[in-house]
Amino acid sequence: MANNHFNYKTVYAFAREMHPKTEKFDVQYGTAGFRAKASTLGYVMYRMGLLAVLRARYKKGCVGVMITASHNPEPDNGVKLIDPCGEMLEQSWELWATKFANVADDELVDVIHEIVSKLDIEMTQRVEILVGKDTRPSSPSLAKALCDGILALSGKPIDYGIVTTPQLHYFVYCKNSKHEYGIPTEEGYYTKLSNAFKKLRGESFNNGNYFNKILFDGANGVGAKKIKYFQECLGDSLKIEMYNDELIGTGKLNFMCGADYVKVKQTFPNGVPQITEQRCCSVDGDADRLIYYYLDENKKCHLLDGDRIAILIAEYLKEMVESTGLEVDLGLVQTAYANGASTDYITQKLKVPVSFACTGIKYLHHEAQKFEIGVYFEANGHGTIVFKKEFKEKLKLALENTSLSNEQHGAIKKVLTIIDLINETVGDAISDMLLVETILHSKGWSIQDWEKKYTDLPNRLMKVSVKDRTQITTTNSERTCIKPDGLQDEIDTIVARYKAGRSFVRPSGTEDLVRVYAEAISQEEADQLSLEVALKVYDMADGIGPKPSL
Ligand SMILES: CC(=O)N[C@H]1[C@@H](OP(=O)(O)O)O[C@H](CO)[C@@H](O)[C@@H]1O
Ligand SMILES: [Mg+2]
Repeated sequence: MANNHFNYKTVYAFAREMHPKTEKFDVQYGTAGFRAKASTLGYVMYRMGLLAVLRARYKKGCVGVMITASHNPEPDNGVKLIDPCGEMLEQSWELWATKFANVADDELVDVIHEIVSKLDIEMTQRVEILVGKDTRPSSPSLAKALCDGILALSGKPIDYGIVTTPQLHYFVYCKNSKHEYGIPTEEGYYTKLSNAFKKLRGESFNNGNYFNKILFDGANGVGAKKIKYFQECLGDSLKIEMYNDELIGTGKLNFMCGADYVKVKQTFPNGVPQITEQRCCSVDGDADRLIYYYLDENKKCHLLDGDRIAILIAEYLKEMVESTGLEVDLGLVQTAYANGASTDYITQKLKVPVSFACTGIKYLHHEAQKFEIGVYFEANGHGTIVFKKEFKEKLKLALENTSLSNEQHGAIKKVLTIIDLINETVGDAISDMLLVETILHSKGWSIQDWEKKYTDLPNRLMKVSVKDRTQITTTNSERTCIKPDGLQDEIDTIVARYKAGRSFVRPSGTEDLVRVYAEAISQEEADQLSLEVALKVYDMADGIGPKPSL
């Protein structure tokens, strides 16, 4: 057994006296870690501090812990662990996280023994745990609980204060890559991204139908704080007009604004001036999601969501790589929530292969890593691009190849700069925005030009409350329901009655409910289809509360 130098007494005493388990119900490490009402999370944070130290020792590197509930309301909070390469916590450890969170206070030490001995964890290393938090008022006290857990096992917490989730992922990877990926400071992050952006933009800031002004909805959260640093670094190359900044406004985090609100309600956010045809974007509460939109002359809000962002990026990268003359295996990853019209466009027009993954960035990320260039986005605007190490090396090697033309060398350098603009560790709203702005600028496109590529199928997302959402199980990247028996047959029968109809159901990983998605040829039909399916779920899966209605 590995040598144990930690002080069991401290672990238990801290648990009992400062962070006792207050909740009787079990919590589960879900799609995005633990999420709940902030007031119930103190002991979970403490235990995640313990687990983070164990994970860091096991991986022999530093790990991150982000305190955030993303797009959820302000009274909520949550926690997720970041692995040494900047990715989400490896799935097999999610089970440990759930176990750690749910055992009784006096069993905590036993569970630590269990994991240490099962995984042969060397307990003498002094590991660093990078801690970040969003702007929620509950975050500082939860961070204190987390740090108590880290200290109880003699880890070293490094508090980055208020940062976006993707910034923390970036810092973790920078540290573990020994700065090869970048400098693990906020300044290092701003400098890397803004230098790449300015290099790509060149001297002329406008081009064709593209104008260098964007309205930015910060969701009254950390994105609003951080975009100000970018604005300073970017100067006049991009004029970001910022709205929904809790410091100057009175708005509440994610309340009637932010990327989730705009996407789910398919509507223009509060707090942003309604200027016809003006390009706007929203980020969510921890700035890892991005949605674009504009208002037409009839005040109708047109959304350009994650599907469109993914397509814009994939098409651009495909063209860029083609001009280098290098062979590349480029693919796109979507979830079942991707609009059917986007999938048709990618596969039929762009001729780029599409893979499907389960909901949750961790699944998309790993699927995307199978390609040399893997573009992945959830329809809600969460995504990034990953490049295989071998591909980056291939690019660098090609720069030394004298048989390639000057144009090809220029294109290779440009692709390398684009890679610098991207936060490959996880979806990053600000980095994604800078990339979208770069592409629109390079093509000379307005947001309307971008939208013209294809027409989305009208769609509708609904929620159904049921007694036990784990009763519903799915397969085929969540597109087919296995349990309860017979539900999928019923859905198929309903869908068959709708032109271009598609619908699926799955239990949410972040909320205690079942989600129903539907799309069809018109909005009325998409609404009707989702309602019919939602009612079926309610009937066949022990619905609770009022029946679903539109
Ligand atoms: C339909 C939808 O938007 N689902 C979201 C939501 O997951 P659910 O498991 O559906 O609750 O939150 C996840 C974490 O932010 C995000 O990855 C995912 O896309
Ligand atoms: Mg988020």
